[in-house]
Amino acid sequence: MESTDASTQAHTLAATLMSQLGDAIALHDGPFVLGVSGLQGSGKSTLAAAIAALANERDGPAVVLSIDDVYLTRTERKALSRRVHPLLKTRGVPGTHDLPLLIDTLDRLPHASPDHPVALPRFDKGIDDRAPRDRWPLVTKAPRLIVLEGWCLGVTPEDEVSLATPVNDLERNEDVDASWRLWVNSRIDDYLPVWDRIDALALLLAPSWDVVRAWRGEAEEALHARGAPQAMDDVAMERFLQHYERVSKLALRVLPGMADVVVRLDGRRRPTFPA
Ligand SMILES: Nc1ncnc2c1ncn2[C@@H]1O[C@H](COP(=O)(O)OP(=O)(O)OP(=O)(O)O)[C@@H](O)[C@H]1O
Repeated sequence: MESTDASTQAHTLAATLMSQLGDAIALHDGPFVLGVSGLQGSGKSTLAAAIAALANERDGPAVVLSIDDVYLTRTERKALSRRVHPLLKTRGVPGTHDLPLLIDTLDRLPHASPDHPVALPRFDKGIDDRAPRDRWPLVTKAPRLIVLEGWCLGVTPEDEVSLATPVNDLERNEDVDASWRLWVNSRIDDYLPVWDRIDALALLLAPSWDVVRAWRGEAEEALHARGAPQAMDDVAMERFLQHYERVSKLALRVLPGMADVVVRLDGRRRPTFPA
């Protein structure tokens, strides 16, 4: 899909969401935190930008934060991979985010001012590391709306019994004793205080994990086409995705019953909501 179509589509969806949530945002004491959850490539950042643009026009300042922006640094993940499990070198799964940094940012945003600007953390996927601090944008005015987006936003731990059966070759061959998935699953508890900060959760619900894999393949082709340093070949991409598969499938199962607004997407990311 052309990006203009994507942004038009996202704008329509943003307008629908904002008309549903406008009163709650206006009446809320302090910044309203709108969570946008959706698996890889489901359109979270496009939607978050459209919501923020609309809110900026109508309701006052809005900022977008992504859980992708608070991944642990490469050095921290390397240390974690030595201490806990080699698979933790790869960013993404619960346990590989700097949650204190995210919480501290959320705590400080309501007090942002020209004298006390708040820097929004940024991660650079090109170097697979946190961007240098001088590239973090500064917020100088307390926002009315914080859009927090992320691929696993709202997810809760799964029953440990189901961890025994591997979901893919990565788990079968590189997590033979299930210790990586047990650790990741138990780390989800650390995210619950962040989920508690979300005032309303909108879910971009992908039709299936297979469709998410296909979306990721399209994204990779686009990265190759523009010569991006992080572009992966098919084998590397498949392996990368297998790190996320279990928690992604968990999200597909549990989040529709938990989100305040569920936007069901078809394979071309067209919302079947609104009708
Ligand atoms: N509503 C939409 N309709 C059609 N295409 C869309 C829509 N929203 C986004 N897209 C397209 O889908 C692709 C992924 O969008 P986006 O980067 O917003 O997803 P994401 O969930 O933030 O991805 P990631 O998890 O990789 O950060 C982009 O090519 C974008 O142009």
